[in-house]
Amino acid sequence: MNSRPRRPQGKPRYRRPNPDPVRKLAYDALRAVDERDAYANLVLPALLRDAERGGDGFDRRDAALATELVYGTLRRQGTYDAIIAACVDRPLGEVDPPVLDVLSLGAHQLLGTRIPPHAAVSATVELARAVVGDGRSRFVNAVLRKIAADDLDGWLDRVAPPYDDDPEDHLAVVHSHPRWVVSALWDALGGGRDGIEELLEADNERPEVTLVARPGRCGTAELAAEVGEDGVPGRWSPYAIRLADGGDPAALEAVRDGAAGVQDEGSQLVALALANAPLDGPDRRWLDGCAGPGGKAALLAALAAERGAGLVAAEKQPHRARLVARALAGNPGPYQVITADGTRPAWPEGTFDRVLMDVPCTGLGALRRRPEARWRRRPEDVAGFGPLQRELLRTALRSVRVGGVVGYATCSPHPAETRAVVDDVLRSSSEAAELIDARPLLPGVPDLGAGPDIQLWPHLHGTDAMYLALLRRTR
Ligand SMILES: C[S@@+](CC[C@H](N)C(=O)[O-])C[C@H]1O[C@@H](n2cnc3c(N)ncnc32)[C@H](O)[C@@H]1O
Repeated sequence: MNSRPRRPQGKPRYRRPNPDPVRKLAYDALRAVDERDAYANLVLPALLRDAERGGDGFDRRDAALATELVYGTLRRQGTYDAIIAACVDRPLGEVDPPVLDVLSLGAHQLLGTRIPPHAAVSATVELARAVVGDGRSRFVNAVLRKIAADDLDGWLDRVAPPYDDDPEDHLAVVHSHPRWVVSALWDALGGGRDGIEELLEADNERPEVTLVARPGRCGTAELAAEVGEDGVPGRWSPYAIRLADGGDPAALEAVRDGAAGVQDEGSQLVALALANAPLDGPDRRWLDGCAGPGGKAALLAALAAERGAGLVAAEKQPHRARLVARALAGNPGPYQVITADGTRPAWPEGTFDRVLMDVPCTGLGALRRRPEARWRRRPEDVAGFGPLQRELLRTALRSVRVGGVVGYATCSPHPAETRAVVDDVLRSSSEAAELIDARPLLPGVPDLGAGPDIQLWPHLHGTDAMYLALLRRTR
């Protein structure tokens, strides 16, 4: 006779949760970003490496899906928060952060991917059982079923205020940016409806991986040949090769040995414009005053070497100065990397012929790369960077010789970090300077603005929104 105890009728047997490893990894990355202020672009590769080494069959397709889930969820968080808020009966601030992360991950699968709704809901509820418990997984299930009842456009019609009632709030919800960032980018574009929606949407796209073939070390054609059929020539920089299908730059020998690097075309153009600025007299000593991690320094040093000039690359943070040294290793011409505070120059006044000051900034022009950055930045950060940006530009003017050229660059288009800084310094610096028209120095690049400074844009140029003003010291 079978003496095994029988389960009471009607009570389902407890089943241990068995979350899918891709969702679990994506959730772990989101928690790290939320809880420890981790950067997704640092935490995710580490988690992916561990998963791929783990021997559970986690493959490249799993890694691609996990990456899409993490980046997509973070980028679209503003939109998903508005939708989730419409589906729960308490303020979002009262929902436990881990539960909110699970809900956002589910919302992204339902509204931002082609994953079939039933699979999105069941995989996310299974994840919820594992990470927040059975009780709260029922809440997750109920909310996700409400979200699944409509598509993204339907939800946006319901949760975003009409454009005509409140344009900034409308754009903030529809394109998932904080309202103050919408407002700042709009000002930077010059107002009007033109371009703002394209720009906000471009911030939500995955940026292409672009390589730079450092002149004198690697020819662009040579780099293209090594990349193979995935390589597409750059749009603007003669040294750029774009990796159409993403690809793994670290697998390329030219990248491993430093002859090429990963660098957005906007950054390449900034270095090129400074190097192309006309100069009377000697052109031997170049300075990059804010060099870490060294992308622009490596291109500048290679361009300098072609002309028999040398580069000093200064960086305040020792660990970033080490990255600069790594980026410059193997440069064919003379260079020096120093750990130094650019506001207290370790060199005599008027030492350099060309100076780049690529100053610390809010990074509002590189939101495509740092999906969480838009939610971390605060309006007061803009003013916070102002004094250092002005001081570094003043130091740059002091460091360049009379007749020499300074490039003031930011990866933010915010007017308070760009023109306002340049105008203030031009008015108040004891070294006199004049602006040079930077636009003709980048022949063939359209839509650079009204000059004399230039502003690149993700939606117009496919680059980060880099800003560059070129100033010639006149006295
Ligand atoms: C926008 S990043 C420069 C990016 C770099 N040009 C590149 O292309 O790789 C600004 C750098 O300035 C450094 N920095 C901040 N304050 C500085 C100072 N007072 N003097 C020198 N460098 C400073 C930061 O540590 C950071 O590495």
